[in-house]
Amino acid sequence: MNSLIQIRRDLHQIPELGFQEYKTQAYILNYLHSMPQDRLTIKKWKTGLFVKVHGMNPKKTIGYRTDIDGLPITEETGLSFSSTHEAKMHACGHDFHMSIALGVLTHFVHNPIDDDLLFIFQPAEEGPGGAEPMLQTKEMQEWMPDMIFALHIAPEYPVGAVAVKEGLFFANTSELFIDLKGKGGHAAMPHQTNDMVIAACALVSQLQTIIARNVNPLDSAVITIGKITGGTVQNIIAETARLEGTIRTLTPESMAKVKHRIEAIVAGIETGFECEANIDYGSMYYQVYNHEELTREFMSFLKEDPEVKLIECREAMTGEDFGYMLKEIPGFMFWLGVNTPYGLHHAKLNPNEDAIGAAVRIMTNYITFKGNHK
Ligand SMILES: CC(=O)N[C@@H](CCC[C@H](N)C(=O)O)C(=O)O
Repeated sequence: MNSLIQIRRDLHQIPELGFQEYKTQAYILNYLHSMPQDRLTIKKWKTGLFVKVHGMNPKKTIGYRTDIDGLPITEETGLSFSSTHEAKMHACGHDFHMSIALGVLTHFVHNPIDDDLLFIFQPAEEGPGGAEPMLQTKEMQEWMPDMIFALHIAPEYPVGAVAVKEGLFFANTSELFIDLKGKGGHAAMPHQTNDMVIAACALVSQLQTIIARNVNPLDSAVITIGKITGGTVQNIIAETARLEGTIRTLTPESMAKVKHRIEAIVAGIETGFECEANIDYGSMYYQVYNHEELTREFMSFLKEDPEVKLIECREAMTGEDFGYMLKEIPGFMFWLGVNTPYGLHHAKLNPNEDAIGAAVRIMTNYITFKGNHK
């Protein structure tokens, strides 16, 4: 079996949540230490890594970033190399992202180019976010790339296809946690209580009116409540309830407006249901905005490659803290087709592994083109 596919399968078996990626970091380090070391400088940062591949005559540094964390999902693929970590899964393709990054890195260890390369193995993309704190590190300040690239697997596109656009690519995100506290009591005596299950249901419905009635229909936003908890048992009226969700918008201004409306609606729930509410916005990610000139150049480069299917796609409401890196450093992110019926964050996600080799070829060719001086 191709060694990158073996790496992907090994990593697939050990998914770890944000800032707990100890085994993942150790696995990557072990792999890096198995290579010739003369061109490598490796620095650990929390559970992540910075890896510099020194060029032969460097005038600039080209960055390549992969995320490394998994999700709190119980895998249902039935694969022989399924997750061995209970209730954790690489269901967003970060196992693919890592093996592709290692494939590209390995190529340049053996086939150095003029410029330096900085590979960033970033923890906690799914939350609470590793990109922003990594940008603040002294390693990053010292090795700041002149340009930076990343990819994300896309189940809906053909294997190895590249889907991309210049400008806005992924949304602004904010997590959303709302705690409600009322008065519990006997299930048969609702008049003596303030039922937080009823309040939570009303709140979920009212939150959707923000999308329907406060956001310009020609703009876009999403509020998803992914989890509701509340109450204790079937015949006790719930004293507390908690909603957990996420907000997506196409501009930071729209995010501020949506939050303002959430706060107004939650205040209304407090009054209407005579309860107390607390809102916590958790972690927030800045939009992914692809550098126009570099993205156009990348697309022109791919158009010359008969093996690549290039798709000019629309922006998506997904979020990515790589957006913080693109705010500081010119570069882009693109979708890599992995043609599989189940979507991202699904327990049955099973991307086609042929995409790994295709992506390594695309990125080594492009980085060679960018990093060799004419
Ligand atoms: C590509 C992808 O799926 N990214 C995640 C990022 C999550 C950010 C944060 N935890 C949130 O939920 O707002 C996504 O869900 O889009």
